Amino acid sequence: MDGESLDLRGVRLWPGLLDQPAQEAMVADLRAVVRAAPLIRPETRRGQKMSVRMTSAGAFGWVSDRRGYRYEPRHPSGTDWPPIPASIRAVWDRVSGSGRAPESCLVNFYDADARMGMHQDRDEADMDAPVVSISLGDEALFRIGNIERGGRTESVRLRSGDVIVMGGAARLIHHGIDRIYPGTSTLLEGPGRINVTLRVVT
Ligand SMILES: O=C(O)CCC(=O)C(=O)O
Ligand SMILES: [Fe+2]
Repeated sequence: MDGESLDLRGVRLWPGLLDQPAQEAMVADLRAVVRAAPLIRPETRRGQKMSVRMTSAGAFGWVSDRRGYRYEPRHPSGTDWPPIPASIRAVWDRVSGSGRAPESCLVNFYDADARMGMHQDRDEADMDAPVVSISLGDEALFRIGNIERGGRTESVRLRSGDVIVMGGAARLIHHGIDRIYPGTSTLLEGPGRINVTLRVVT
């Protein structure tokens, strides 16, 4: 494997796996995804708006609304999710170690004030496949907890081009984004962070 990776409680971090041209190409591909499947600010079952805006590519997209959260084969507008861009699929092929193809590519957009509370990624049927997560744009404080709720946590700053793999014993580890650091990257036009998460769903 190219480059050095770090082990954080079983979560693998590949700092700077994507160089600047690769990041720029990915952002261009993501703009096309967002044109086909516009970002939405999901609601929780309780009717609270999430701070992150989201869309998806691939066979399934992750959606949340008053009916709860789930994977859906179509954007809420009724159109199919666009295909997962090859530039993003290539990252899965490099780091996932999985024989399966990703079925869902969740695109999270964080503006300067957005965050994501501690949670597990557990809406997928196949927990043998890892979750691969790509950071683009402004830096973010990523908090890693434990498989069980609560307990001690540790935090790491994710930078543009970093890739995380949550697999094996760490597949169900709790994690979240405490904050974004606006103005720490010039990749996007203006402040913000994009996180791209690849998952096998079925
Ligand atoms: O933004 C991130 O780095 C993490 C996103 C995440 O955990 C998720 O979408 O499930
Ligand atoms: Fe997650």
